[in-house]
Amino acid sequence: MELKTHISVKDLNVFYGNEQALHNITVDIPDKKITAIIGPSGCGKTTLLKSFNRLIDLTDGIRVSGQIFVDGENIFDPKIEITHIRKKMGLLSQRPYPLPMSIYDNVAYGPRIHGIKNKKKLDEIVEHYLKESSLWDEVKDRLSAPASKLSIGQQQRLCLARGLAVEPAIILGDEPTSALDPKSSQRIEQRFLELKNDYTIVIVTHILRQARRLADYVIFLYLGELIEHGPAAEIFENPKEAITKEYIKGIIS
Ligand SMILES: Nc1ncnc2c1ncn2[C@@H]1O[C@H](COP(=O)(O)OP(=O)(O)OP(=O)(O)O)[C@@H](O)[C@H]1O
Repeated sequence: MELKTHISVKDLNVFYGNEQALHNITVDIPDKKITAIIGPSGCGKTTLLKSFNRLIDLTDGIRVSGQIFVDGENIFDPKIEITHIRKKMGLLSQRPYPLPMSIYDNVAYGPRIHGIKNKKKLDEIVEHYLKESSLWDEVKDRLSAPASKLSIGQQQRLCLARGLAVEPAIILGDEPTSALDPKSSQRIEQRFLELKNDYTIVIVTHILRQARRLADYVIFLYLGELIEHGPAAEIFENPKEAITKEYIKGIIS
């Protein structure tokens, strides 16, 4: 598989106080593919994901060394503005967090911040991204209703629409289907498979079947170390390391 790199991680170490959560991680994340970060609970998956948009900066006592290049720019370079990095990435959390406003305003929020005020233009944007997130048909007749009235699965698709409306190049998903029922999970997975033509997608998942269904590329972490990474078929069908084999067979979890 010919892969172009979008995010390049070099010698990344992350400490929470005296505890080291990530040890010397070096890995390239391919452009316009789905990469799944897998591994047992507490192995550092979320820490790695939240390093990409520097969301880990918000944690007290955090210490980071190493480099992460996004589009060739080191995101830890003090000259780089954090908003410049975050604008490139939409984040879907485990639970959807719609803003306490209408369905319409949730999607229009980002574009308005970026200066779009024209009502017709905003209407088009809202419709476009609600369609992109497979939510339009369910909400088109109640766009002014509060987002909190939607089901959890619909709220997660609304959060996807809100994230896409600021036109990121990268979608980060931290176990994005873990709070959803099977049908809603399937819808999000289906959208990811369609969106990967236009976006680089990185998801953290502890569901191996989900990683098998979605991932083109897999990163396997264990106790904060990068054990193995590569095309999904190689990692799942022919892992090199014994510990990867055991994890994939479900011997360790
Ligand atoms: N805010 C924090 N303060 C202190 N330690 C933390 C913090 N967040 C995570 N850790 C620790 O860092 C390590 C990695 O945590 P992380 O959440 O990245 O793992 P994970 O693989 O995503 O886990 P899970 O699958 O359970 O969500 C764990 O030992 C965890 O206890």
